[in-house]
Parts: sequence; C-alpha cells; structure tokens
Amino acid sequence: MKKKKWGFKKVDGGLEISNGGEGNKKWGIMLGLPYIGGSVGRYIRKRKKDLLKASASDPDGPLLRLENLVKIYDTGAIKVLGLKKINLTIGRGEFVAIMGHSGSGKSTLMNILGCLDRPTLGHYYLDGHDTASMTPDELSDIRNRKIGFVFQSFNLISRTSALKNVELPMTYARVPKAKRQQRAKELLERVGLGERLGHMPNEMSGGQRQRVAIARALANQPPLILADEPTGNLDTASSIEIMELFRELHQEGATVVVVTHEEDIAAFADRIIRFGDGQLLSDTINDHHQEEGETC
Ligand SMILES: Nc1ncnc2c1ncn2[C@@H]1O[C@H](COP(=O)(O)OP(=O)(O)OP(=O)(O)O)[C@@H](O)[C@H]1O
Repeated sequence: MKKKKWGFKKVDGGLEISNGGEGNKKWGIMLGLPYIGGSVGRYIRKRKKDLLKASASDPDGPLLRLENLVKIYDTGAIKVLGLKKINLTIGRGEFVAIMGHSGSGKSTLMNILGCLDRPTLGHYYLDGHDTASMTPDELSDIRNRKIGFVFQSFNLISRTSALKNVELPMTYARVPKAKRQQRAKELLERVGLGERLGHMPNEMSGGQRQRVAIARALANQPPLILADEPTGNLDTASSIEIMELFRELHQEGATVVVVTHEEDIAAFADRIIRFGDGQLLSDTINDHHQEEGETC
C-alpha cells in the first residue's frame, strides 16, 4: 500500500497543508481561513474577489486619484509616452470636462480611468482601490461595479427595445427580473423616455438614443459616469439637451467625467482639465455665473 505523504506548500496568499492528495482533496489554511477543496487557485481567486468587494471604500476620500501616473506604449522599435507623470484628484459629485487636442492623451486617460488599461508606472485609485496591481479579471469586476460608460456612438443593442437595453447591465449583475424591469422603466422615465420603452434604437433620434445610453449607464448605480465625446454624433440642440441631462444628474449627486474637444460642451462642466502632449496643462473651475454675465 502506498504510504501517505504529508507536506506543506507555500501558495499564493497562504499555506497549503497537503495530506498527500487523496483524489483532488486538499486542506489547509489560506488567507487566514480553514480550507478544504479541490482547486486552490479557484478558491484564492474567489477569496481575493470577495475581499475586493468587501473592502470598504472611504466615503470621505476622493472618487478618483491619479498619482505620478505614466503610460508608455511599447511598440517594439520605439516607446511612446502617452501620459507623463499625471497627478490628479476628482472628488465625489464633481462634474468635470477633460479637454485636449488630438494626440494629447485623452483616450489614453479614458482607458485608464475606465479600467480598460493600467498605468505603466504610478497609481490610479478608483474609489480607494489601486488598479495598477489588478489582474484583467479584477479590472473588469471593478469596471462593472463602479463605472457607467456613455460613448459617442451610443453602443446600444439593435433590434432590442430601450427597456431591454437598459435592463442589460442589471441582467449581468443578476438583478431579479421584476426589479430590473421596474428600475429600467424608472430610469427611462428619468431621462424623458417614459413613452418610448418599447422603441428600438433605429426608431429613435440620436439624442433619444444617447438618453437610453445614459439610462443604461445608471442602471447599476455606479459611483462614476464616464462619457467619451457623448455629443460627438449629435446636432447642437440634442447636444445641449444631453449636457443639461448630465448637469441634472450631477446636481442629483452623480460624479460625471466627460471627455470632449468642444469648448461649448466643456462649458457645461464645473471644472475643466486640459491636456497637451500627455501632460496636464491646466485645471480650472468653470464659473458659470461669470460666463452668463451675472453681477452680484
Ligand atoms: N496603442 C498605441 N500605441 C502606440 N502609441 C499610442 C497608442 N495609443 C496612443 N498612442 C500615442 O499616445 C499619445 C496619446 O494618444 P491618445 O490616443 O491618448 O490621444 P487623444 O488625445 O485621445 O487623441 P484623439 O483626440 O485623436 O483621439 C499619442 O502620441 C499617440 O500616438
């Protein structure tokens, strides 16, 4: 009969005590908890995810914090500096426009703020979580929970009603059917589309489609709304309506960050941050009252 071998093995995040591997069973202590099961890796990944979810974000801390953030694109032959040592803090409830000419680093910044990419050097803290050390799975998890995206091209699902489009993120988040239908309806009413719940994207104007996209971005109540050229495909009247909607959402407490190259669009925000050649050039408070020519 084969003799059982007992042993200790260091594993990521803890110690595994093996009884010699009868079947797939192993037991041990990991991350401070007793563990029995087959897949150590799966357990640790799940535990890390739970810890990430449970780790309290500091409600008094900033929502976004970039610390000495550098992004380098390594194209093999040459290295391109996309962002150069950016330090930036955006608080909860702010309405911020990010501006810059072509090639200034706006998309690079958006990709990092949206957890689609990680900094090469430095840190990006989203709601207190350092994204620099996250795995792609962890990035996607934090992205789904913390960010609602609004894109220039709306990105709605065609041949799917406005209601179903808004329900979709809640379906992924496993919100029960009745609850997600009710919330999608309320959100569409909130953006002024209560009469168009059953309309398909191709039965709506550009401005209405963008309203659906904004309702969808709000579906899982993310702390951050990130909008990338949200008025880029809209006429002037619809652009104004959309920016006014963002302003209302901000007044209701949402944190809204809009990337744009249009001064008129940026003027809706309370704070305007300008980029040039991968660097932060200016960061100014937008005094709406002064612009409107009001006097005390
Ligand atoms: N994948 C990449 N590989 C190499 N260099 C890149 C890559 N993406 C961006 N860059 C470079 O990084 C710098 C910043 O580009 P980025 O796309 O962030 O600018 P942008 O302000 O968004 O421009 P646009 O308004 O034209 O979209 C530019 O010099 C660009 O050439």
